[in-house]
Amino acid sequence: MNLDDIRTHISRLDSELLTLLAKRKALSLDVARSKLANPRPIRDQEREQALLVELINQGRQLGLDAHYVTRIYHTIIEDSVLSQQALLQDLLNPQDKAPAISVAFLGLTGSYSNLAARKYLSRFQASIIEHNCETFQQILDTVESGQAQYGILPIENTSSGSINDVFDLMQHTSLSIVGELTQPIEHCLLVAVDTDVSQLKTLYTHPQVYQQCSQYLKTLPGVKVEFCAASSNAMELVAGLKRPDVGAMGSADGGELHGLRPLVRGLANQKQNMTRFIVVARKPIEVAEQIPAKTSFIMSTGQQSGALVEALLVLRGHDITMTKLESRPIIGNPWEEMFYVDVAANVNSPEMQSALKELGRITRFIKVLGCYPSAEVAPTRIPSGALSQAGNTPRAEAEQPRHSRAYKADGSRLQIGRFYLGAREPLLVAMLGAWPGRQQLQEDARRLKESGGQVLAAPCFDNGDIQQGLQRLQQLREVAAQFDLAAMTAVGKVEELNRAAEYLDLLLLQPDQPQRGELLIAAGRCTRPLLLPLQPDTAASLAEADLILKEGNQQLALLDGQGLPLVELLALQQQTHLPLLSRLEGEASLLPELAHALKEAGVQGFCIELDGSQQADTLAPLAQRLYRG
Ligand SMILES: O=C(O)C(=O)C[C@]1(C(=O)O)C=C[C@@H](O)C=C1
Repeated sequence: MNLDDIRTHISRLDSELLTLLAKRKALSLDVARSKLANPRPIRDQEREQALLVELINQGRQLGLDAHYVTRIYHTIIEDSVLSQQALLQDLLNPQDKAPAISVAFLGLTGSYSNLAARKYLSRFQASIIEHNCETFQQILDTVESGQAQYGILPIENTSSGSINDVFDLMQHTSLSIVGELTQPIEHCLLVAVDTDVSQLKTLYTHPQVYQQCSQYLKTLPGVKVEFCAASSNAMELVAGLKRPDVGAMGSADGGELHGLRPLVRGLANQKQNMTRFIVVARKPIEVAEQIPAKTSFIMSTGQQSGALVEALLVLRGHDITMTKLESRPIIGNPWEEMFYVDVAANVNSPEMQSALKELGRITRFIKVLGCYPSAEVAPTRIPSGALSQAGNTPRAEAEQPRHSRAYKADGSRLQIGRFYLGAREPLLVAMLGAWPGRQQLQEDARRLKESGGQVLAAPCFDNGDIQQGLQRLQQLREVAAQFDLAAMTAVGKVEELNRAAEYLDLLLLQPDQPQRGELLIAAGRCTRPLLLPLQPDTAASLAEADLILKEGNQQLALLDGQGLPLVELLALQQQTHLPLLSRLEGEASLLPELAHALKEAGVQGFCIELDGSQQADTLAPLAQRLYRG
C-alpha cells in the first residue's frame, strides 16, 4: 500500500469509529429514558468498572496499552453521563426547549465567557442569540429584564482564585443559578501579522489574565501592558491595528474568531488553568433525582464564637458534603461576613431540606441561590483495594510532641495527588537518579504506570540552575499528569521548595543542606505534602518533623533511606503517627521479598531508584509482590 492508500484506509476507519460512537451515544440516551421510567441513578460506577476491566483486557490482546484505553473510555463515559443528564433535565424542565436561546456574557466574540456560553448551550440544539456585556452587573440586568434567558458568569479560577465581584453581586440578585461548567483556559500571545516576541512594544489584556500570566510577563520587561474590559476587546483592538509591535492575550480559539494567530502558547503561571462558570436564569430549575446535584446558598452567621462551625456541623450532621466555602464582607456592615457555600446535594432531598430548616434557625440570613446538575464527572478507577477509612482524632495536648502518638493516636493519612499514603495499599515511588530527556521521562512514566506505581520522582534542581529547574518542574508535572501519576522532586533551598510547591504533588526535603532551619520553616508553611528523610539520629529527625508540623503543614511523612533494622522501624511506628516510607536498595531479585516484609511490618510506601535499563526488571515484580500478595 502506498501512503495515499493507507490514508484512505485510516479515514475509512475513523469514519466507522464516529458512526459507532454516535450509535453508542444513542444507546446511552435509551438507557437514560429507561432509568427515568424505572428510577435509578444515571451514574453506575460498578458497571463502568466492569466495562473498563473488560476493555483493558481486550485492548491488551490487541496490543493497546491500558492507559490509552482508559483515557479514551473516560472521555466516552463523560460524554455519555453529561448527555444523559442533559436529556433528563430537558424532560423535567420542558420550558427550556425553544428554537432560539439568548445568553448574556462578558466581552465580545472570542472571550472565554463567550466560549463557555457556546459550550453550555450547545446541548440545547437551538440557535444562540448573544448579548455582549461590559460588566457583570450588566449581565445580571440583561437576564433580570428578560432580554436574555441565561447569563454566564465566571466564579473561580484555579490560578487566580475566586472572582469576588461575582460573589458580591449574587448576594443581591433575584436570579437563580441553574448550571455550572468548567472551561480550560490556555492563555496565548496573539498577533495579527507576522512578527516575533522581540518586536512587541504593547500587550493588551484583561487584569485577571495579566495576574494569571505574571511570571511570563516578567520575561518581557520592555513591553507595556494596557488593560481592556475583556480579553476579546484586546483581540478586537489588535486585529484592527494589524501591527507587528502589538499583541493581545487570550485563547487561541477566541483569537481565531478575530483572525489572530498564537505566537506563544501556555502563558499562565499554572499550567492546569481552569475557570468555573455559573449559569443564571430568572427561574430556578428542578434537578432530576438521578443526577448528582449541587446547591449553592449564602448565609450570614452571628459574630459569636463558633457560629460558623455550628452551621457547618449542621451540614455534617446531615451527611452533606461541602464543595466550596467562601467568605465575603457585607457591604455597609464592616464587622460581619456573608458565607457563600456550595454543597453536593439536591435542594429537594429530605436531608438538604432538613439541613436548611436547621440552618434557618441558627443563621441571621440564608438564601438558596440555586440547585443545578453537577458538571463534574470524576473518572471511575479500577479498584485497587478499598482505602482505609480510619478517622484521625487529634488530641490537643500542646505539651506533647506533634509527631507523637500521644498527640495524635491514629496513623496519619496523606493525599498525594489523587493517591493516598497511609491507606491500606502502600505507595510506590520511582526515583530517577538523573534528569532524563522528555522521551525517556515519558517512557519511565509509562513503565511506572503499567507496573501499578503512583509517584514519579526526578531531580529538577540537581545543578543549581533555577530557570532550568522551572522548566523541568513543568515537564515533570505534564508527563506525570499525562500518565495519571503524582510527581515529586527533591528540594534543598527555600526557593526550590516554593517553586516545586507550585507544580508538584510531593516534595522531598534534602538532608544536610545549609540554612536547614529556614528550609524546614518554609516547608511547614507550604501546603504540599512533604517527605522528610531520617538522619542517623532519629530523634533529631523527629524534632525536625515537629518544627514543620508546628508551622501548620500536617502532610508529612518520613523516609528511611538507611535501612533501619526491623525492630527500630517498629519502635518508630509506635512512637509517631507519621507515615513511613522505605527506600529499597540492593540486589534487584531480593527487593520484592524485602518490600513485602517491610509492608508486613507497617511500612506504608516505598521509593526505588531507577536508572534506565534496570527498571524493566525491578518495578513489575516489586509491584506484583506489593499489590497482589
Ligand atoms: O449502563 C448504564 O447504566 C449507563 O448509564 C451507560 C454508561 C455508559 O455509557 O456505558 C454511562 C453511565 C454509567 O455510569 C454507566 C455506563
